[in-house]
Amino acid sequence: MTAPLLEVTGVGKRFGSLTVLHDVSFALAPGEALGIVGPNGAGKSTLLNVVAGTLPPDGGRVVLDGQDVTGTGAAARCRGGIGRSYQVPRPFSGMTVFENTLVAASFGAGLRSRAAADAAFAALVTAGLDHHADTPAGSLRLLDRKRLELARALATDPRVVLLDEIAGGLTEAEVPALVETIQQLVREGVAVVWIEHVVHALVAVVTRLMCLTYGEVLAVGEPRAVLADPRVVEVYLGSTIAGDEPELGETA
Ligand SMILES: Nc1ncnc2c1ncn2[C@@H]1O[C@H](COP(=O)(O)OP(=O)(O)OP(=O)(O)O)[C@@H](O)[C@H]1O
Repeated sequence: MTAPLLEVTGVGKRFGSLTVLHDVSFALAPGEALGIVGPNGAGKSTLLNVVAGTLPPDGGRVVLDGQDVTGTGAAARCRGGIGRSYQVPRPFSGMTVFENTLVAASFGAGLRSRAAADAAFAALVTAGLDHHADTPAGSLRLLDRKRLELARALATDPRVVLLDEIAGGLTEAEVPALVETIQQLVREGVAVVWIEHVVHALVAVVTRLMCLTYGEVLAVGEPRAVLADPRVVEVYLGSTIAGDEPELGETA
């Protein structure tokens, strides 16, 4: 078995008296993809924040390529190879798509001049956004803003990519192209952790699925087995929270 690239062990997180994560563990090898589902407020984004280093955990460890990075911040983790996209894209809207990606390559990956420009353009090509390189980011439609989120994560030359609802809000017709891009990353050996309510997109990519509820791992394993688990059906797939219910349609 390939040695894990990312190991998250026994992570806990509280906000005041609210326990948001309790003893969450998983490990990922290069080229593995883990999907995370769960109801609103289950702690999914908080888990990504702990892995990315934007939030310190109250317990547990995050180990990247054998190095304990639990005590390091987001900038160090980014340079160490953890890239992420955010649930709500917030590009620098007055800058072009290329300039936004260049900022990620320069300040995220610490690259300079020509190397930063090359990394930024390569990320745009991978994300399928190079034809919009000179477009102001503020004028992009949602699919392209999502692609820019992905490109900004890729410009940091990550070995692990954390995706937070990158397919959220897209039309059914727009999802397959994004799925194909993420499948390509996985084929290239990038490890992916992907939170998503568009469940059919997740299932097309991930080899393992974890369902979180109230900050605890309710089920983890082969995606279709997890989705068929009666406890997952009860707490997640049966959920009817307006605007954020899981989407189970088919991805070609
Ligand atoms: N900075 C914070 N301070 C206090 N409470 C927070 C903070 N961030 C998140 N929470 C709370 O932690 C819980 C988990 O939030 P989180 O965003 O991780 O859930 P989620 O599973 O990602 O939900 P969603 O699917 O709606 O994005 C929620 O109750 C949320 O209100």
